[in-house]
Amino acid sequence: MIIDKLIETSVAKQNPTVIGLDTRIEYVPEHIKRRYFASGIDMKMACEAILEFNRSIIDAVYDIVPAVKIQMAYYEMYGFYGIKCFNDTARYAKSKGLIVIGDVKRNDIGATAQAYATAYLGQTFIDDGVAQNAFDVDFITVNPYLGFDGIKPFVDACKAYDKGLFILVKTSNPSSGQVQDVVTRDGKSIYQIVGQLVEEWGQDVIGQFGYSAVGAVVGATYPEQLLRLRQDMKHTYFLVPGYGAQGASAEDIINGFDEHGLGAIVNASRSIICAYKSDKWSKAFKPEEFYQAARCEAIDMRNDIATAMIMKR
Ligand SMILES: O=C(O)c1cc(=O)[nH]c(=O)n1[C@@H]1O[C@H](COP(=O)(O)O)[C@@H](O)[C@H]1O
Repeated sequence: MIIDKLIETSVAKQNPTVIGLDTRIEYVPEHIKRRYFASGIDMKMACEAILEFNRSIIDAVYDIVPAVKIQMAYYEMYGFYGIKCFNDTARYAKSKGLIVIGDVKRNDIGATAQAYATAYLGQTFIDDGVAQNAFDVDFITVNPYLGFDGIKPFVDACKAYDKGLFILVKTSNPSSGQVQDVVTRDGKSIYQIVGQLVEEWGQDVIGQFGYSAVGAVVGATYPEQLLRLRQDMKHTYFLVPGYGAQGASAEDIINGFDEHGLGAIVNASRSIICAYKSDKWSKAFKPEEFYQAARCEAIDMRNDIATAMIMKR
């Protein structure tokens, strides 16, 4: 099951992190842009430059991290070429043995959710007996706000095609409490209720480590809620964004892990892919060495989390 593969890969690499390829053309160093833009500055060339940047980051980290998360919004900005770049990035990451999370945050009424599930997790029917994958990802992110009929097609696709989900439960953004922390009449917050539902929705796809292929997104920026959800959601793996650029520390995310050091995979995007521009690394690495800075920052992140885990014991 894909959740077992994610757990096994992060245990083998001793690294419960995922690198986010939220690549903007502004992050691509001049020496790459110059080469692609020599023959014309347009979306196609921008996407080719972004793909080269992504491949270099993947080459630099695939031996130390278990997964990458590719955020679709940064590719949709480039229309047709962006979608191709998303797909080419996903396929390249998979060819390097990485697990790929497509951060697409989809959902709709049941019938439309079914089409999204087909697009990202299943196979698109083309003609008699002919069906093909539109995208090549292992997990996607999903929004739960429409309730179970909007989620069921995704869960069914997980069962049929051995894929996984991370469903938004408590998001990392500053105003997430406006909706998610609202306390209902029975004294529970919306995020706790959604957490309970996610735990139920995933009960038919539990793998050998006791965790479901239906996971949850819980932001690192809310350590108290992370702890409460870890206690309430015994079978749900967490994707934890917010480390690095959004200000959360290793101490903040530690609440997402269980007593065996499993249960969570921590995402960082900008702090890794833009590491070469940071005060921390810009003196050590030239822009041409952006991928080495990314590797160093990925190693620091892994070590930072490992140290926080040891301190917690
Ligand atoms: O689903 C997500 O991945 C997600 C959920 C959430 O609550 N907060 C959050 O930041 N994310 C994503 O995680 C990434 C965070 O990026 P950085 O802040 O650059 O590390 C972005 O791709 C966000 O879209």
